[in-house]
Amino acid sequence: MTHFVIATRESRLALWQAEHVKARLQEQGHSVALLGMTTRGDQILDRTLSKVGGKGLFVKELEAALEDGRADLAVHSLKDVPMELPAGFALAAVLEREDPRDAFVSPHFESLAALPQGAVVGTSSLRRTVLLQALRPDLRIEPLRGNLDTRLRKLDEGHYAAIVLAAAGLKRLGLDARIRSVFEPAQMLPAAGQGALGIEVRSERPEVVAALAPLLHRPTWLATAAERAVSRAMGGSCSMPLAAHAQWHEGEGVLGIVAAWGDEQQPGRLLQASAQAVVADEAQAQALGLAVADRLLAAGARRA
Ligand SMILES: NCc1[nH]cc(CCC(=O)O)c1CC(=O)O
Repeated sequence: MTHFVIATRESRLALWQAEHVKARLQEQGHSVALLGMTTRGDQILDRTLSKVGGKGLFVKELEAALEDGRADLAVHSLKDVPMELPAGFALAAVLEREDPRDAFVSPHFESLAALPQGAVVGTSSLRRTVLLQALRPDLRIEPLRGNLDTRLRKLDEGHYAAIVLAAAGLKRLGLDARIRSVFEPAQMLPAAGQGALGIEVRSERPEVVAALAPLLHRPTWLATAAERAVSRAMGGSCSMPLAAHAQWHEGEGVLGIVAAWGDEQQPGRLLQASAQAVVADEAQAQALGLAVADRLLAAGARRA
């Protein structure tokens, strides 16, 4: 048995996720404490994240706590973890994925199709913006930042007809009732890693990596490795109009992946590519992701 300290952001979702990992480690016989931290990404709410340094803003402070030994592991939404970690850090485990889909949330309308012409939809995600524009060019997309509770509050205050959020976050917080409909991946392709949790450690701590091994969910790890390889090949920026989603074909060891890239300079122009392969290890998963990124680039997508 070992004592571990988990560094976490302090939003309700981040704390739920850290508590989840804490419980899983306790099941393994370890004792665990949480170290809550506020990150720059949590403080800056008035600007689009891509303009102030990207989603890496959510992980830097947690990495500082790992580096100086205040914490042993950091729990992140995998979607928010940069494709390239700084030297000395590693992704030690990826846990079983929750629902990877996006959810349509609205007080008055049951689905995207039910929205009136020109309705205002809130999102600050470039991916959601380009996908929404391709589905409904008439909609007005307005920025929406903040943690889940803040975004739901702004919706309830009447600033938007609807907003789009990850189903996983809503389900984890018991807010399923807010989901009016879910988007199937074919309609609104999720972000790389959406719905999965990633655990970051210092690479020189093999004993921490070993303790996390029982939490690693291999099918999710390989699927998200393929998704993250697409993103890395496209320039690695999380603030890119890029979607990538991999799914296992039941029982065949075959991983299929679909990626989409939206052209911000030509709203409504959406490029899509797909690939599938037998995948048995991380290298094969990454090769699959690279293949689909090459197809996007060949079709005219631009690296960030
Ligand atoms: N970008 C913020 C973020 N990071 C992870 C989630 C949801 C949980 C997940 O995808 O694992 C969210 C909220 C959202 O996109 O609605």
